[in-house]
Amino acid sequence: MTQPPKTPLLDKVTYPADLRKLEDRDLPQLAREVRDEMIDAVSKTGGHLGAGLGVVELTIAIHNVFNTPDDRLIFDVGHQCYPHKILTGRRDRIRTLRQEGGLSGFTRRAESEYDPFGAAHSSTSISAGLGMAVASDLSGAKRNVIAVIGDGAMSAGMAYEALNNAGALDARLIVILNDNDMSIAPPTGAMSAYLARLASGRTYMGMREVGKKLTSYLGKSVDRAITRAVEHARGYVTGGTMFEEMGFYHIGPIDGHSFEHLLPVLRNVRDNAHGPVLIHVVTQKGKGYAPAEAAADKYHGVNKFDVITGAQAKVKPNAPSYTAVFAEALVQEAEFDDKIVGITAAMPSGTGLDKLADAFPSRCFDVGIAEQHAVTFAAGLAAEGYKPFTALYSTFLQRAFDQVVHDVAIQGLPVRFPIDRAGFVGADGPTHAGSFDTTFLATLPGFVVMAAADEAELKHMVRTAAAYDAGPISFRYPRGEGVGVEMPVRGEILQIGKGRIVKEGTKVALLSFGTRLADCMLAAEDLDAAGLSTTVADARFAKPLDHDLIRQLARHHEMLITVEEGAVGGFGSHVLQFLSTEGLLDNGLKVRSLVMPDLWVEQAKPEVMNAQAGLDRAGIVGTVFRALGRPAAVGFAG
Ligand SMILES: Cc1ncc(C[n+]2csc(CCOP(=O)(O)OP(=O)(O)O)c2C)c(N)n1
Ligand SMILES: CC(=O)[C@@H](O)[C@H](O)COP(=O)(O)O
Ligand SMILES: [Mg+2]
Repeated sequence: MTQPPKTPLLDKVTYPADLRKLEDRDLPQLAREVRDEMIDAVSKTGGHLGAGLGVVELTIAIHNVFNTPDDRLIFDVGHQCYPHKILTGRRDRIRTLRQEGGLSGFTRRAESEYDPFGAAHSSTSISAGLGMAVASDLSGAKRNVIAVIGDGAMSAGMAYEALNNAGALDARLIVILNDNDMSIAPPTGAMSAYLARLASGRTYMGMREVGKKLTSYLGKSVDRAITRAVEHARGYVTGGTMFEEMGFYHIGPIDGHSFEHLLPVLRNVRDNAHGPVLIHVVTQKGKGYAPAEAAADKYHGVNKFDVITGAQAKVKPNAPSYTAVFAEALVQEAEFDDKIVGITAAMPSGTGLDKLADAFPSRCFDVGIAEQHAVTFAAGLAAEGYKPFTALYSTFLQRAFDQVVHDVAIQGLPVRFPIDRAGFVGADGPTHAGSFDTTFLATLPGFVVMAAADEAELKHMVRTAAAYDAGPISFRYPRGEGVGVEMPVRGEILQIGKGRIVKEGTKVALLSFGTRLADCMLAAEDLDAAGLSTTVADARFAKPLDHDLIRQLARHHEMLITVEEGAVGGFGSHVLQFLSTEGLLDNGLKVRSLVMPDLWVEQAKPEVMNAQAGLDRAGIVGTVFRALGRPAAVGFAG
């Protein structure tokens, strides 16, 4: 166990006001100590490392120059906010990061006045910053608003909607583009290439130096019309950048690790800028920690690790991860069917589509952080007879709901939606929980909505989705490893809308949708032991519902309990709707629908989150006893 780093300068800095008392010449030392502190903390907690290492100097410079928290500082995504948290009164809790009751891994309004806006989903910072800048102008507060956005986050359409509006509003907004030429994976798209050109153009940097001085001088003494005219003229010389064409003063690119670059530019902008400004800084993801700098992913997200060697703790899985099972099954199906293509929105490794890209490079597309585009891009492919597997995390699919409705479902296009990270995700907390996909997909006419109960079922669902061409189809599965069931050599095609009975009984029926099946089987053991013979069924489909199965369960049991790791309005709601429509509630059938709570559940271990939600063995048993009016059975919690 390494000793905590010695941080004599950082020990004097709790808040930015303390930081502003330091001499500029002390800031490089402070940066070294913040880096050491962050590396030590994350080695013990795990979390997002590379992004934060890349913005240590930038974060210090912003807090040095601007009067935070009155000046508003917004981080896009927020995964790079650990240095910011260390410098804004949360150093003492930094080793509670992403743990139950601890600090969030992202910026949170509820956590600190230095976090004026929560984040975690990408590309929201310019919009939020513009809102705050306009509020400042309207209220006369005249505060500075700074939005720090990465090059990856600049691949999302929402960023351009905000730039477009900011340029037109001429609001006093400072956008700092943190260009480290990385997303989670290397960035994709034309924007990335454009930024690379900007960052590498030596003449451009030469002229920019002149431009910078010109802007700063003119910014002081003449009104903006002349400044803009000169800037515009200069633009013809160097070729106005896209940002300038959108109404921003574009300053840079400058070295985002150099206080000699950062401090004068930020002070100049603070004192002279009038309208929207974009400062292009070039940084290195993972900066200052050799194992991160050397890693392909720059240690974007890490487990606990050894600080000396950088070796990450190996979690010994009992079963393959759902993501790996999905990826392997998809590659297998793609070998049989050249119409199968994969689409990811900047999450190739997270979704496992990197495996499809390795096997079939021409049939896998990383569209950048652009989920809306991903869905409609898939719809275009499906319209031409291809079988697009648009693999998105449940939480990120939320961003593309209208594209799912308007471009896929209404047209009945056979787009396949592998939905990863369905249910509680644990350390990433409420912003990443996969709660709503069943709720918003199973309401759509013509959609087939499945949930895998275990890794074998997932393999069957990949095969079923590959074979199903009658319309859109989705299948959801959680973060983490499977339950360790025997795997089929190849998936079987499931009969659409048909669930299965996995355990017979006569009194209580547990109807599971998804991976809560394992807890239902354990709960059935307890209920049997208490004399309540229990049937367990795996619904497999939320849409179309297996009406025969539900009728059978309703007619031959005193109680029916649906269990799903999803929000209200999902599988259980559809079952209740069917029971009521069919009059199956008229004879006193007791029904309970177990779902995720109507709360934003803070980060914890997924098993703790499921227990707190009553979606585990004890919770299911407790629900049955309470429904029967019996005291909680001895030895059963819940
Ligand atoms: C809407 C959305 N899609 C995907 C993600 C997953 N994600 C988190 S960080 C990241 C890459 C961000 O790249 P960049 O903005 O360049 O920041 P960097 O990590 O390079 O500092 C992605 C894709 C997300 N947070 N939000
Ligand atoms: C910041 C972000 O959105 C991603 O890095 C996300 O945290 C990845 O989640 P997984 O760790 O479940 O892949
Ligand atoms: Mg980046």
